[in-house]
Amino acid sequence: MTRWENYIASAEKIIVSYDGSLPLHHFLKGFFKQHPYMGSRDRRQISQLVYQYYRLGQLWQQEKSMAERILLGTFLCEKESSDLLQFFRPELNEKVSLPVAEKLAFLDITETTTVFPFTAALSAGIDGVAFNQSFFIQPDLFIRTRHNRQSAILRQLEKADIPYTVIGEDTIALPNSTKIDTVITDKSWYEIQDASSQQVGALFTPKAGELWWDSCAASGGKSILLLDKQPGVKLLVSDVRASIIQNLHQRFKEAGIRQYESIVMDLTAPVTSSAIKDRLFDHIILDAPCSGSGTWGRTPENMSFFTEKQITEYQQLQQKIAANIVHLLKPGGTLIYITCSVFRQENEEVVAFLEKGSGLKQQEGGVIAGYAHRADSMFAVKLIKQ
Ligand SMILES: C[S@@+](CC[C@H](N)C(=O)[O-])C[C@H]1O[C@@H](n2cnc3c(N)ncnc32)[C@H](O)[C@@H]1O
Repeated sequence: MTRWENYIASAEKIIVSYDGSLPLHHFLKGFFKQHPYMGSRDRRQISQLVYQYYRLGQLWQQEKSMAERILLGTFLCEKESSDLLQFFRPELNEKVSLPVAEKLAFLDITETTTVFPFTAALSAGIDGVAFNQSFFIQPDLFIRTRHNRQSAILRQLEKADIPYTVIGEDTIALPNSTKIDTVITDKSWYEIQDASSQQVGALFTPKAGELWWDSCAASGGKSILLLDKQPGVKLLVSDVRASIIQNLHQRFKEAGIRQYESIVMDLTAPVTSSAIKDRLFDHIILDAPCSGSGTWGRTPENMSFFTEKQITEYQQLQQKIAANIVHLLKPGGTLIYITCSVFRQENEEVVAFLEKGSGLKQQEGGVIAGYAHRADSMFAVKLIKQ
């Protein structure tokens, strides 16, 4: 067998044995541990083939063999000529540097909404065709620069010969594989944060002394964004998982943040904690647990394993959590509802539920179409309590 035939055979072996229960990158790590004879170049190339296969989503799922789909995935996702493609399909390799739309046309694909399995369930602000095509392009890595360190960071990137694009005053796009922590060693200079996630900050207009609650804080990405805008807010963070609040403590420490309260709490149950129940908040951030479908450009395997039923389950979870927290908002205060989902049921429908049942009114916000610039897609809305 040639090296290229071996690569395809290994990719097929992985795809056949992968059942979606672990994130693909964890599964690949385990697979390569069991096959230690593969060198780092082999591992990289095989992983790439597997990812590019999953980037096809539902495209040609019924009509073509797995090996053929692996090659077509490579053709659609690669931008530069590849020895593997040249070996198997030189006629495709010749056209590999064309734009995705032209490559699809070359393959006689006119219906470009057949990659993403749930196109009919998309939020109104998502362009179905562009969103489907975005899966062939790997999203970038984004950093948010802090404390006016952008120019110093750009100098370090240039010194290390790392290509970058400046997206805004505090936002830099980098190639996905960049090991930024080896280039910028002071972690307080920047946060790794997707461009769309950074854009959510436009809905934060904090004033010193206000009481804010980041109710599903995870490791605190939104909270750090908030405090960078206004260090004088009084912040409470909570999450259902103790381990994740531990991560938050570590991340806050590295970011130089010391003044905050934290609590571990399951918000599917009514709030009974004395740290919260007798207080009223000026603003609550609900960055809700969700399908994460707006981030599947980074984890395309989800397109093969997520089921439609799960959308409804997430919607129910979001509504339950929202219903348990809105009464803790002051009249005139705001709820900032956020998901990294592209599904109407998790986005507009939850907002409609809140407007109908909780006396809230949408003020601003909506879909953040990150797929248009190699970022995640999100939904973020500010609702005011009447
Ligand atoms: C989308 S993440 C939040 C991301 C975070 N705000 C950030 O910017 O990095 C959603 C979080 O909700 C938490 N969560 C899930 N179910 C919950 C529940 N029942 N009560 C409270 N938090 C919950 C998860 O542990 C997860 O950390």
